[in-house]
Amino acid sequence: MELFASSTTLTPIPVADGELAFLPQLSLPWSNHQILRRLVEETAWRAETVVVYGKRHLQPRLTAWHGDAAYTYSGLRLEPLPFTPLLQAIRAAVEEASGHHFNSVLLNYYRNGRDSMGMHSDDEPELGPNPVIASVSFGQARTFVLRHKRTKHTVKLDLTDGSLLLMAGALQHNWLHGINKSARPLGARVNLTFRYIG
Ligand SMILES: O=C(O)CCC(=O)C(=O)O
Ligand SMILES: [Fe+2]
Repeated sequence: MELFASSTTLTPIPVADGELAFLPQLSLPWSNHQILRRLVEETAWRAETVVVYGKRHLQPRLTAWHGDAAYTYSGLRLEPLPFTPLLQAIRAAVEEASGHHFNSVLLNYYRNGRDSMGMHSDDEPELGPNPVIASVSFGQARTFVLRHKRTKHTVKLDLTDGSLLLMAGALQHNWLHGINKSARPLGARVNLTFRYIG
């Protein structure tokens, strides 16, 4: 019996009105550090301008969109790049761990503690009625904040290097999520959110 075998299965995190599950380390063919370095170096990162309340802003992070279909959010239309062999390998690991299929991935590069993502739900119609989103993180651990839309109840999760967070069920209807800025100096982090665009 392997008492200390590292877990390869997602553990549910009980929350009201949605489904969340976490796996501390996704099983991958390379080290987390190697993957982070390759993602930073090989991705065609873009600084996107978004329109929020009628005002143009540069997003406080870099992004890239890979997959079969264009994606529209915050008045931004992202034309997809094809899946690279590295992204295909990460997707295979995510599909194996989660039992779900994904045809697109949004990459977010948080260069330091000043990079962030505002509170939002991933509830665009093309994601289907109950979006299943698999979020994989490499590099600097950042705090993922979830806030229930009605009760304002807040849940904070540490998204550590190599981890997988699965969001499913009614989560996107009932909760917002985001990544706050940090006053402390923080290192680089790349997050990948795998999605299924119907
Ligand atoms: O960086 C993260 O952990 C969050 C990413 C996210 O919410 C998104 O890509 O929609
Ligand atoms: Fe999101």
